Amino acid sequence: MLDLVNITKRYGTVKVLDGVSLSVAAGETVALVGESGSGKSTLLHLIAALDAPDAGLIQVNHIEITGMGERARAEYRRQDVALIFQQFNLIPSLDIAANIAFQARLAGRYDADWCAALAERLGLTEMLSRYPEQVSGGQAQRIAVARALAARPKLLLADEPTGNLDEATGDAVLAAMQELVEETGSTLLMVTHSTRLAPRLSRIVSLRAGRLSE
Ligand SMILES: Nc1ncnc2c1ncn2[C@@H]1O[C@H](COP(=O)(O)OP(=O)(O)OP(=O)(O)O)[C@@H](O)[C@H]1O
Repeated sequence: MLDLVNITKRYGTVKVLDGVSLSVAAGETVALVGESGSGKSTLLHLIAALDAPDAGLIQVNHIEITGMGERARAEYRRQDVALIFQQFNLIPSLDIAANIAFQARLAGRYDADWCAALAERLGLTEMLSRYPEQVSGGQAQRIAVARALAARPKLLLADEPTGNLDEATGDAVLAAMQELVEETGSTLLMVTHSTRLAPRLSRIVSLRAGRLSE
């Protein structure tokens, strides 16, 4: 469902990605590991079409996103892909319920029952009428997970989604996320530094010196 072919990306003179290829089947859950600065976030941004590679192809469900115009890219970002960022990017002026519903509404797939179920499973029910400034970092992270899953994305890209959580909470959030990803039939690509969490996914790929290995 996701195919990367020979992706190259440089920032100035630094080649961050140097011929990265990867094929991920629908429903797989993949851990993306690698040292700090190895290009993991860069790779997620390229797959989310937030940035473009210098060379190479990215296909999602056999549709090439690298050659798309701006409108098609925006439609792809709205409909097919969801990103959980390291900094959550919650919308300060919206309450938690509206934050969770946000991407699903944009995609035209808002489902109140599913949003309520996500809030319940991620332990957010008590805080739906609060605002982002009134929740903790760990809660904000769980809200970002709920928001990403609310739209039932085909492809879920997560940048260290449990990085701010203590071990027990991180484990619980990952377990809930995996169950929900399976229920929605999404494909998950998750950056993690955790050698404890990575093996829980179906596959681990490692980025090093611009190259990817299994
Ligand atoms: N917009 C940019 N302009 C210039 N250099 C950049 C830019 N974005 C990233 N880089 C550089 O590219 C390299 C890869 O960064 P990236 O954030 O993808 O790494 P990462 O593996 O996600 O790191 P971390 O685990 O620390 O989050 C780093 O050396 C970074 O400084």
